[in-house]
Amino acid sequence: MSFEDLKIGIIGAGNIGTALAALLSRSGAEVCLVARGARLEAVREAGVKLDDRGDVIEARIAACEILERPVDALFICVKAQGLAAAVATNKAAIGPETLVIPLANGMPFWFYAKPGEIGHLPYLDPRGELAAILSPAQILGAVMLMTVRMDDHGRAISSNTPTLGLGPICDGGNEAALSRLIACLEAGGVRSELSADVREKVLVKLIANLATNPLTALTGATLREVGETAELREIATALADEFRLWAGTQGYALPSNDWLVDLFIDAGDFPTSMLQDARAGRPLELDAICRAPLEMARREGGDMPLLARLIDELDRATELPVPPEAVSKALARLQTVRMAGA
Ligand SMILES: NC(=O)C1=CN([C@@H]2O[C@H](COP(=O)(O)OP(=O)(O)OC[C@H]3O[C@@H](n4cnc5c(N)ncnc54)[C@H](OP(=O)(O)O)[C@@H]3O)[C@@H](O)[C@H]2O)C=CC1
Ligand SMILES: CC(C)(CO)C(=O)C(=O)O
Repeated sequence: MSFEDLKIGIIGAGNIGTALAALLSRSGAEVCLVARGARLEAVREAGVKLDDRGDVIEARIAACEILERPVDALFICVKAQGLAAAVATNKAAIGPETLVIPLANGMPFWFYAKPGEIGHLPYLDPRGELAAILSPAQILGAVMLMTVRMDDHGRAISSNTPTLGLGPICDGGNEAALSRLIACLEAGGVRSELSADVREKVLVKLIANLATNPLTALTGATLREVGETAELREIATALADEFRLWAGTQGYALPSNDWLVDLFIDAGDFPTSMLQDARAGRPLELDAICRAPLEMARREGGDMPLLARLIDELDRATELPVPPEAVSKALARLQTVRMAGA
């Protein structure tokens, strides 16, 4: 199958956007990567590079600051808090037929979308920009399972098979366009599957993010350390328990803590994306990964006291990750809340 006539926009030339651009360049589709500042110059000069466990892809692709014309598929590879601005700035790329695929971690703004109505969730799309520009029928829910970081030369380094679960968030989408996009992703080497219930996939990813990302940003631990250190593992699995309880009230049975702990250990010494942000002094995805789920649970009469305490620890920290002596004090406070809820 040829994909030469397929126009794909990718917003965000960080870890995931760079990796996806490199992979999709192999499909033959016309790919344009939206980048900014020095990163835009670097992509224009040297293209994109991905090292996928020794399989190196180097590709020259188009890059721009803003997309000016409609594309067939638009992947949004920015942090959750940058989603609305990225869509608003590039709205010329979004026609009625454009498939829009936000790849950000966290509770998606469309979680309760119905045909014709995206709905509102706490902390997500607070100014209604996404709801104003996008129609639910064109949004594809997506979960990217990939651990990618970038070296000092702008080369994305991936340590597992790129796997994407995606599916419509409500009825009424263009099934033929979706099938073709999946074929194009596969041609690029992204293992892609159509999800019958993409919300479930999102929640499975979110339980892993919520249990580890904020804890690692606070303590500086890697995923392996969370899985192997009793004190961190107890807190991570108790955070997962709180979230699993809420997910159960929504009709979703999320995987067990044994499954999660194996996942953390298998990931090795990977710094979660939130730990990478903490180390770099960048804003954290706390609204999408932590505050929105907490507030959703509270609005329904539930609570997540351990998660609330962890958010508080992060809010009060003057530097992240906190220094080692502060880690033990913070963990002791978290253990107290954990034990009170056990
Ligand atoms: N890294 C990973 O392994 C995984 C990440 N994820 C999720 O994927 C999403 C992206 O993560 P990741 O790639 O790691 O994040 P990065 O921070 O590495 O990349 C985000 C990029 O988006 C750019 N950006 C933000 N807003 C705009 C805009 N309006 N126009 C153009 N560029 C923009 C940023 O540019 P600038 O630097 O100029 O701000 C940055 O280069 C996050 O939600 C993350 O949680 C999911 C699975 C795994
Ligand atoms: C690797 C994983 C699943 C850790 O929660 C992730 O998605 C991230 O780092 O943001």
